[in-house]
Amino acid sequence: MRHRSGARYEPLNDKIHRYRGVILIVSVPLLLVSIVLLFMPRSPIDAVTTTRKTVPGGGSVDGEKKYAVIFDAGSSGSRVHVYCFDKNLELLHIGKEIELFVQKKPGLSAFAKDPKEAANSLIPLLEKAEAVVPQELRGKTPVRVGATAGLRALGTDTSEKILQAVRDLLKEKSSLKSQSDWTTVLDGTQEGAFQWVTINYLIGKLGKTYANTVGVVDLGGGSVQMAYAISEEDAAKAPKVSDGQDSYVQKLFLKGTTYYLYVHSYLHYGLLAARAEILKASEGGNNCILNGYQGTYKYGDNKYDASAASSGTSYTKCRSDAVRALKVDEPACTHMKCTFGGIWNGGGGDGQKNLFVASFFFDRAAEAGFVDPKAAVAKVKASEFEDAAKRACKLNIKDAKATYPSVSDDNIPYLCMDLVYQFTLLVDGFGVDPYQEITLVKKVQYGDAYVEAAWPLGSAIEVASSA
Ligand SMILES: O=c1[nH]cnc2c1ncn2[C@@H]1O[C@H](COP(=O)(O)OP(=O)(O)O)[C@@H](O)[C@H]1O
Ligand SMILES: [Ca+2]
Repeated sequence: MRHRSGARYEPLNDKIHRYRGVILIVSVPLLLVSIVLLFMPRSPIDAVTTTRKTVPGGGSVDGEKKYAVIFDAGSSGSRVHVYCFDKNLELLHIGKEIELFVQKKPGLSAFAKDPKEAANSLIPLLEKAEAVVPQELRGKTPVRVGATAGLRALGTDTSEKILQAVRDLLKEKSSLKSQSDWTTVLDGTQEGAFQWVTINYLIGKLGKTYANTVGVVDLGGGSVQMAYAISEEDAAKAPKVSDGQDSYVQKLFLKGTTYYLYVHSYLHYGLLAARAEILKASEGGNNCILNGYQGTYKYGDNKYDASAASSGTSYTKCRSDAVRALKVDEPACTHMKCTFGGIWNGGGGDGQKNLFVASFFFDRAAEAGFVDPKAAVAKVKASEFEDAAKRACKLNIKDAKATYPSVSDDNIPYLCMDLVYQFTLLVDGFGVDPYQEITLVKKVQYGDAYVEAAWPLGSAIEVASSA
């Protein structure tokens, strides 16, 4: 009894002292659990890009994995991207890489006369994509095909036949989950918006205010897109577009934040399409083609004389042809600020202060030698395109080949033209200050790996977050 009552009335500090071992064993894990709970993301959507839960070798700590297979049927080539997301929409490793990326040339539009052959050109990409998706997940893994400027320029009848052949191929030959409305021609605004999502997701800007996001320019072969977030007030002031045209502003809801995204895609102003526009705009021989070259430029179904003018290559004359091709002074722009061709410029603002410029801008800068071809990103000024153009425009075709060994024979006659166009597009077209720093981007570092800076990731994020 005494013993019991003694035990009952034992002072608290004595009890603590006697059970200190047990208390320590119980409280340490409790403390650790509370710390983990405190720092856990509150909702899946808030967690996008804020936590990294990948483990070496690609496993997900919390199990749930979603794959997405996205084909980019570009005008100059077809590419496949495979991504794997965890339940917070974080990218996970696929083997050593964080993305499977395979490309091949030419693009679907090169097979305009044979839709089946066009579709079959995707088989090697499809096989590689399927191989990295675990067998048990293939039936649940969506495959989307987005065609861009090449099919847009072919017109509805021809492009629809090619798309149908691709849909049939996916249904018959693939174990991935396909749906007919997942194989489409993307409209330019979707393409631009996806590119904006890709870049801002990878650099961790989604969920921040619009003023903290970055603007994107994507210079493809057939079209060029500009996209950046604007304020709600500016969005309300967007000019109305005529019937059948894409509206200037899209409302997006990403990671708990509403964005008003200004997007415009300029068909025929991708780098390869613009060559045709410049050749058409030049009168009496072309001053952009390098001296010593006589040839024909083929784009789509058309051919253009592409011989150096007898007056010779000239940076100054080439530039005025490029300005003319861009239709910078379109008369329709008295009531609003325009880029070129009568298109509203979106009003500028903080969402455009930082520009991430992709695709051919990076490639030509690397070939012209002012950007490291192995780098993922490079900070440059538009004026560097002008300086590089001035150097290239002075060379004849033979000297240019020796000076720029990484430029292919097909592209060398157009090196002066391409660089002049890129400078003109940025400065006269988009109104970029020649001395403002811009970021040329090929890939973006994400954790310990690199991801292609291309629109398919934006499409994958959409499909993975809705499925
Ligand atoms: O995923 C990508 N990774 C790297 N470069 C790409 C990717 N997608 C497009 N590009 C670049 O864009 C250029 C041409 O664009 P594309 O063929 O997509 O034309 P389009 O966008 O006008 O249809 C390619 O030469 C390549 O440099
Ligand atoms: Ca493209």
